[in-house]
This record gives sequence, C-alpha cells and structure tokens, in this order.
Amino acid sequence: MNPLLNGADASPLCALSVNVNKVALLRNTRHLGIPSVTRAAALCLEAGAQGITVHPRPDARHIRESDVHELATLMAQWPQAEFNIEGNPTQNLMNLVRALRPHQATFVPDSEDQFTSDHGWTLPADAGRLAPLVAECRQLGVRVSLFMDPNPDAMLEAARLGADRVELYTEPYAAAHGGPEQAAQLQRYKMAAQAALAAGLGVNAGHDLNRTNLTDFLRAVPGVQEVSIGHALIADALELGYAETVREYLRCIARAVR
Ligand SMILES: CC(=O)[C@@H](O)[C@H](O)COP(=O)(O)O
Ligand SMILES: NCC(=O)COP(=O)(O)O
Repeated sequence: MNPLLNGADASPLCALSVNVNKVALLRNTRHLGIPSVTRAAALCLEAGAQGITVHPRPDARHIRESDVHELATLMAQWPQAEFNIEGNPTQNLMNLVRALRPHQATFVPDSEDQFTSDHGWTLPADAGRLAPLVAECRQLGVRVSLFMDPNPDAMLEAARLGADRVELYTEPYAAAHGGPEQAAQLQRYKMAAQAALAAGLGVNAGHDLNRTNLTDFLRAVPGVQEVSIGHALIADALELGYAETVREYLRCIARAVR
C-alpha cells in the first residue's frame, strides 16, 4: 500500500521531492566523488520519494551541470518519479531545460551570488521577461512552477503568465513555527494557496520545511501537490540514513490528512 494514497479516495497525497543540493555541497569539499549525488537520489527514490529536485546555481557551489545530466539519466529509470530543476531562467536554467526536458522547471529569482533563495518573483513587474521563457518551457512539455511569496494578489498574475504551478516560499512559516506568529503565518499561506487554486494553478511549497513543521503546514494549507525539501532532510539523513529519513518525511505527509 502506497503510504501516500489516501485510503478513502485513493487520491494521491502531497508528493515529496528530495532536493540533493547539500549532498553535492559536501561532495565538492574533496576531489573523491563522495558522497555520491546520484546514489543519494537513488536511495531516496527506493525509499518512496516521488521526485528529485536540484538547484544548479551559476557558481556551481553544490549541484554541477554534470550532476544534472547524471540525475536525468537516473530519473529515466524511475518513470513514476519527477525531476524538478530549479533556477533563474535568465541565467543557466534554460540550457538545462532545453537539453533535458525535466518534468518541472521551477523559476527562482535568485541573483548569481545569493546565499540562498529568500524571495519570490515580483509580478507583474517581472512578467515581461518571464513570459517567453514560460512559453518555451510549455512548448518543450515542461511544467513551469514560479517561486512565489505567499501573496494572494500575485496569483492571478502568475496564472496569466501561463505558469502551471506556484511554489510557495515557506521560510517565513518555518521561522514562525512553534511561536506566537505560527497561526497568522499559516493563514497567509492558506489564503495564498486558495488564491492560486482559484486562478487554476497547482500549489507546491518549499524552503526550510522539516520533520517538525511539515505536517502542520500541510494540514492548514489546501491543495499542496509537492513539497521540495533538501537542507533539513539531508541533515536528518546524516543521522538516520536516507531511507529512514524519507520514510519519516512520508509519514509526516500522511499524518496531515488524518
Ligand atoms: C528555491 C529554494 O528555496 C531552494 O530550492 C533552493 O534550492 C535552496 O538553495 P540552496 O540549497 O543553495 O540553499
Ligand atoms: N524548493 C525548495 C527546495 O528545493 C529545498 O529547500 P530547502 O529544504 O533546502 O530549504
């Protein structure tokens, strides 16, 4: 029994896409090729993860273009799983999308030297330069997800751009989890998700999600189809191993619908 299928209606629950950036970060600190990025992805998929995510940044601080090509080859052996490549489409992302045609491209408005992703697109201001790139991805058969702050008013613009989904940037929620602002943050994300769904968009979520905050988020925010989780999951895997860690995150997702 697939732990992600809701027994009631057998509808698929939220998919878990493991971001393996941080495996590559550790690998890059020696010229030994370990830990292997592709082996990490394979072990996560074998344990039940529904996808793999990478964010090949222009400075190749972690995921390198060669990793992306090797992961695409691996993913071909997992037809039920999805490959999600994140990046700024005005930088290095589109060459990889054109060459590999992943299931999903997640457009992220990061600068080349940004420490980590910390904001979504500004719409409609960014729409003019994004629209042709969204259209190109769709012509290639690649789903487009736009990395967005939880602003309900921006969701219709995202839909007008032709995006298939938005990915809600969840760091503000994660930072508030367990504190007095948690409920207010969850309400923000609930409103943003409702606006996205009303505009015909799918809803993804990611950034700083972990075993502690994931279930609360999925219980409160409707229609989340995919969470992409990397930093905390890989940190957990250093203690528990990839397989048990993935199974624990899948349990966190399944608990959200009980
Ligand atoms: C877009 C986002 O929030 C993350 O997917 C991003 O991949 C994090 O990048 P780093 O792993 O380089 O912090
Ligand atoms: N899109 C979010 C992602 O892929 C991983 O973010 P994080 O869990 O490393 O913060």
